[in-house]
Amino acid sequence: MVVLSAEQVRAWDRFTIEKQPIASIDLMEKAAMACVQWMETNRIVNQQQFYIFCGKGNNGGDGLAIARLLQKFNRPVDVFIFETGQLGSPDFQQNLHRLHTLPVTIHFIQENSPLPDIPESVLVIDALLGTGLNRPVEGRMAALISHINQYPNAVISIDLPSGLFADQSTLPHPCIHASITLSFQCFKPALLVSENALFFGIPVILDIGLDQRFLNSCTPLYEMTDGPLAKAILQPRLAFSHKGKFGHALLLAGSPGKMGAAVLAAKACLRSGAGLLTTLVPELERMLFPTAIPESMSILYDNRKPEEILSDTSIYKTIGIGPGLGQQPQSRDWLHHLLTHFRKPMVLDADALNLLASDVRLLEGIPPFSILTPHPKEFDRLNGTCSNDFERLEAALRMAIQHQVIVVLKGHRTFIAMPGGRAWFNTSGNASMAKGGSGDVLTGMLTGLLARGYAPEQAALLGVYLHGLAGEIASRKLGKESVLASDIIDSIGPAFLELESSN
Ligand SMILES: NC(=O)C1=CN([C@@H]2O[C@H](COP(=O)(O)OP(=O)(O)OC[C@H]3O[C@@H](n4cnc5c(N)ncnc54)[C@H](O)[C@@H]3O)[C@@H](O)[C@H]2O)[C@@H](O)CC1
Ligand SMILES: [K+]
Repeated sequence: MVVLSAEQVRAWDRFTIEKQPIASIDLMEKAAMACVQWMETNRIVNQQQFYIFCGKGNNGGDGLAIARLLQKFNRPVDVFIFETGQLGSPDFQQNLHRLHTLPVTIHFIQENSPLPDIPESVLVIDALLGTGLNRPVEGRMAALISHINQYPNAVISIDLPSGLFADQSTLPHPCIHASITLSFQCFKPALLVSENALFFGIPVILDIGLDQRFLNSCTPLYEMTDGPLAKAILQPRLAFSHKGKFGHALLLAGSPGKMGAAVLAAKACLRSGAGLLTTLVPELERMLFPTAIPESMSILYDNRKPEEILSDTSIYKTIGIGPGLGQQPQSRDWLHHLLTHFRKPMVLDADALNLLASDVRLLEGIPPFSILTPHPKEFDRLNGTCSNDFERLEAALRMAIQHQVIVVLKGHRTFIAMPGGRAWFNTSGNASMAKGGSGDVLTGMLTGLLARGYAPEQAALLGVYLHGLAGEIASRKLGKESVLASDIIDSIGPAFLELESSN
């Protein structure tokens, strides 16, 4: 699925109107019908009384058409039109005209009229502003939005919560707090970033039949991963293969007191298909590590220089570096050693990124097509502080292009920025994964997929998707509160199976 800017969505509307062709009022009708159908399917239409707040643009036009369709369910519908003193858009006017003969109460919110009380039984539909927002909300409109927000009533926003910029930061300006946002045809970036979570609530994308041919000539702002994309990347594990065929991974992770991170990453690496794994283990931990994961070989390291311990890295297909590593000088020496001797794509996470942040010249030395997996704070340390989520997405993409690396910016919708300038939001996963250790699992999985022979961009897309799917599978069994990182690892196999057998 594509993620488009407000401008691109408007162009898609125009393309559909011209090329299908369809009258714009009929397209509005389709949009309104899609909303009401969704409300019917989700049993919202039968239970409520409706207050529909409308602006005078086409978003308000949608609201008026929805009012007309909802009154057929014999529920009280009140429409509140935010009066600007200007004529509404032509489709707004036509829908207002269509509404006049029907049993819908129409109120006009004038400059000085009091704002309406919202009784408990009311479901609010917000059709004040959509993709036509061209400046931050202020004045009377801001007062109305704050007024609606102060009530506990459920709010369904049409297309976008009013006040939300589709493709730039809205903070600190006012915006409706929707419970559900019914948005048309595709995601807009604003519905994917965590700083807006309070505004959009649960986002639902409704197909309103915009003409698919538009996408042949449009370069989407971003894209979204999904099952079919991940499945298309999957490679069968061929019969007559042996362990050497699936790549030997090296892992530099863990430090005294933090060996759990190394164990999680190592297990996830092997569960993701690597043929062999060697882990660099601090001498002090020589007893614990092999017991925790006998499938991994170990190289013990002490205070000697890294080159005295591991001079030849050529047998390894890839290296995963960072989880639980710590930032002591010894870790820095190892990171430096591996970055200067190993030139194939590797995976860098956690303390590897923190060490890079303290010496950004090291960034230049990262092998092309390596995968960096920062969470937002790690990213900001590396890049410089970003003041909002949109700035961070753009900075991640710039970093990917400038350093020819893949940046996996972790979050509820993990963002995967590619060296060629394309970027994806991931769709799998849930809140059960917001726990210590799940990042270590991701590092292990990506390392495993690289070792297994996946090209780096494919490893990133597949790995991030599978990691989320494994979290979903674990939470189906255990509930979102109780999933541990080890449960995600146990679900990597089932995630592969679920993906293989999906349509
Ligand atoms: N034919 C089409 O183009 C379709 C449009 N659709 C709907 O139309 C919407 C876009 O409609 P419009 O382009 O008319 O735009 P909107 O209805 O989102 O808003 C337009 C009006 O709001 C004003 N405005 C902008 N920022 C403001 C602010 N901060 N405070 C107060 N007023 C502000 C503008 O000056 C303009 O008059 C979509 O979000 C969607 O809901 C759907 O009906 C699908 C089809
Ligand atoms: K809206």
